[in-house]
Amino acid sequence: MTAIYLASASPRRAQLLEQIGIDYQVLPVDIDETPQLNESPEHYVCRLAEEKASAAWNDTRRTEPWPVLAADTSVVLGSIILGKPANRDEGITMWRQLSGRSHQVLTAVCLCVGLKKRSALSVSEVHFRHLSDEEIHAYWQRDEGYDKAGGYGIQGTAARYIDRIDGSYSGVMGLPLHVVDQLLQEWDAT
Ligand SMILES: Cc1cn([C@H]2C[C@H](O)[C@@H](COP(=O)(O)OP(=O)(O)OP(=O)(O)O)O2)c(=O)[nH]c1=O
Repeated sequence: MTAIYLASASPRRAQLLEQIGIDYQVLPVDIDETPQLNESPEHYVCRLAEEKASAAWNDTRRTEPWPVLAADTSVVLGSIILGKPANRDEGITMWRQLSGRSHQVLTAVCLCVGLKKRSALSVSEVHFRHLSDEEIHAYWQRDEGYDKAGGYGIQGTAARYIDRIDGSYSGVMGLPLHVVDQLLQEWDAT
């Protein structure tokens, strides 16, 4: 298998690709992540993953014909999309909303070569036990939650509050590895 471009600035996504031994070069892109009016969470993450992949494919820093892989992760409470908190107060508000209930983590992955794109969506259900305000404030004393959808990282200290997950651990972390493997295998078969 050839190497791929990873259209992402997320250190978690790079770490996850390394975990399954995929050769990659990072090619982060910057796109507008504003949701469209009445856009469903599923449509939103898939659209962003595809836009990130296309932006990287069209980037002049790309010198090899390798496939481009991009992903987007959002935390969803009902129909509310929780992205990355802009500041500590927003993070605390998100944690109060997440406390004592389940939410969904959607991660869309897109593999792109030119106009050919393949996308897939991973949906996981994550349950936080009830959190006291003291626990929420203690978490937000640290720097962990800012660059993460929903303001938490399952791979960090937030794990102590997560009592159930139904879905893909790597998907919650930002890159569902079974989906990546499947997309790459389909690609190799074409
Ligand atoms: C829910 C959750 C999210 N995250 C992270 C994964 C993503 O980096 C981030 C979601 O934001 P994204 O916008 O999907 O990704 P990003 O801006 O970090 O990187 P890029 O667009 O360049 O690919 O949240 C965790 O690390 N752990 C978690 O448990």
